[in-house]
Amino acid sequence: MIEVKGVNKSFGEKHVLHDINAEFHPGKVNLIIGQSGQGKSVLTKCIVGLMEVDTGSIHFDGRDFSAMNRRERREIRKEIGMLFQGSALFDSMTVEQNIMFPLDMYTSMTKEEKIDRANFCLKRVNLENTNHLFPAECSGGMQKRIAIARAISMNPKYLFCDEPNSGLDPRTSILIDNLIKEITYEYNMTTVVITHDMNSVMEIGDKIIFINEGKVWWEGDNKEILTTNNPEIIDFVYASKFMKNLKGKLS
Ligand SMILES: Nc1ncnc2c1ncn2[C@@H]1O[C@H](COP(=O)(O)OP(=O)(O)OP(=O)(O)O)[C@@H](O)[C@H]1O
Repeated sequence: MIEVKGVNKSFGEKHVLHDINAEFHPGKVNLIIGQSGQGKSVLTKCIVGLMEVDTGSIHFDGRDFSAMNRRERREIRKEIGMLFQGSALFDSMTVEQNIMFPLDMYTSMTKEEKIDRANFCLKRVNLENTNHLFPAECSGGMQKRIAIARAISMNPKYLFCDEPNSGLDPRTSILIDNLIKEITYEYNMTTVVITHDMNSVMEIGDKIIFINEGKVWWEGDNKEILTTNNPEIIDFVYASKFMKNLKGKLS
């Protein structure tokens, strides 16, 4: 479990995160949603240690990340898989080399062991025999799956996904969502996904945290989000006039 306790973060005069408290449980897809500029990325960066919190703390299965030194944090980072927006594959490396990159950085596995692990991860995302392709030779959906294979290469306890559907067509988005959901359940990972995508919210939102003005404005699941009367949530869920009219007709 990941616990966020009383986190505040400012940039100069700008107070971005206000006393954030949240819990993300294993075996669940936890979503952080909200309008643009409300603090989702800053919160996620604070959780994974890419930014320091001003006050408050982050705990990974009871281990206080905020109080750790660099060496201790490095151990926790080995347990975190990251799926970046836009996939962030290394263009000059093959698919196999991309997936082996975290293993090269963090483990003393032999080359054969690393290739075996890369093959296992590629099989898991249904991309066997693509080892020697370069990212430019792969479609956007394939690149996302390669990035997922890389994110799970270290067998992480925690998986962070930043806008996993950005730039994908609706059908491929659903494939990626389902893959994230399946591996979360299969490996009992604590998965945290930042998204704007309402399809994702409905497909995979076991637990949803809605961030507004840097605060946890609302928490619930993908059923509760459709019935809440919270006006900011209604604005988010039924963003277009068309959807608002549809809601009016249905209720
Ligand atoms: N390094 C930084 N220095 C100063 N301000 C920052 C920095 N990073 C983020 N901010 C500010 O913090 C606020 C929240 O930004 P954040 O990126 O977390 O929003 P977001 O909810 O993730 O938005 P989006 O959905 O558009 O990615 C914004 O006003 C942003 O300008």
